[in-house]
Amino acid sequence: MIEARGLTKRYGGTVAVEDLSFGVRPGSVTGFLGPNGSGKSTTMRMIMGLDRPDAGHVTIGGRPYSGLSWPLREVGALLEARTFHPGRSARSHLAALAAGGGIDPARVDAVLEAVGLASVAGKRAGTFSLGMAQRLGIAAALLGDPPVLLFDEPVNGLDPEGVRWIRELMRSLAAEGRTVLLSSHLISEMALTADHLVVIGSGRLLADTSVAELTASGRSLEEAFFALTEASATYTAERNR
Ligand SMILES: Nc1ncnc2c1ncn2[C@@H]1O[C@H](COP(=O)(O)OP(=O)(O)OP(=O)(O)O)[C@@H](O)[C@H]1O
Repeated sequence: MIEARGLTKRYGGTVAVEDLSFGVRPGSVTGFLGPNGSGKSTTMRMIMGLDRPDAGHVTIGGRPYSGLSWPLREVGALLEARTFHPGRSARSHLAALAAGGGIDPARVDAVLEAVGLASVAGKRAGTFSLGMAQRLGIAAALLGDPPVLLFDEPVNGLDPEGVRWIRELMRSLAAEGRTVLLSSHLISEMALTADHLVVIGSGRLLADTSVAELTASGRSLEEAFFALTEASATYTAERNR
């Protein structure tokens, strides 16, 4: 469970996230949607303790990230691809993370297998394509077998087979009872993957609802998304007037 209450973050004069409250429940995939610059990455960084909120707070399983005893075993995240040393092999990158995170070294080969990188585990990660780098980032997120997982744009750079693989992975992680928060700009993909949606615009909450409810009137998720975010564009224009 992730709980955000009144989260606010400013960068100089820019309000990136404003008084944002939502919960992400276990056992389902929660999609995190919003136009470019709406504050999704900033929110994910605050969940992971990488950015400090100016107001409000966010907890994982009831505790802030800084209060987790074994963070990698409690929450895994893919926030950016290529956060590894390019000269290291995929296996040694994961082995270093496991050693630092109190994780059984046997998990390294298990996650390499799970993400389809077992055959290139000894290759320098700097030679990986974007899709392979994304898979390595996902392996790192899964390494500690955590109950809570965050993925920021995981389908970036993946081919159609990779996109389908991500969809099935997200669904299976949720079916295992994990809490899964997933951001993506591909709304059609989100419609196939997510059960629940948190939609933000200009850093503010626009909707916290199920995919089924948002599309109940027979409109597509894309139409529902545009209807919601149009209202936020009007709000931003008024705020900046
Ligand atoms: N480190 C930073 N310094 C200054 N401004 C920032 C910083 N990080 C984010 N911002 C600003 O905060 C706002 C929210 O950005 P954020 O990256 O969180 O949005 P996003 O929804 O993830 O966007 P995208 O969909 O394009 O990835 C934007 O106006 C952005 O320019």
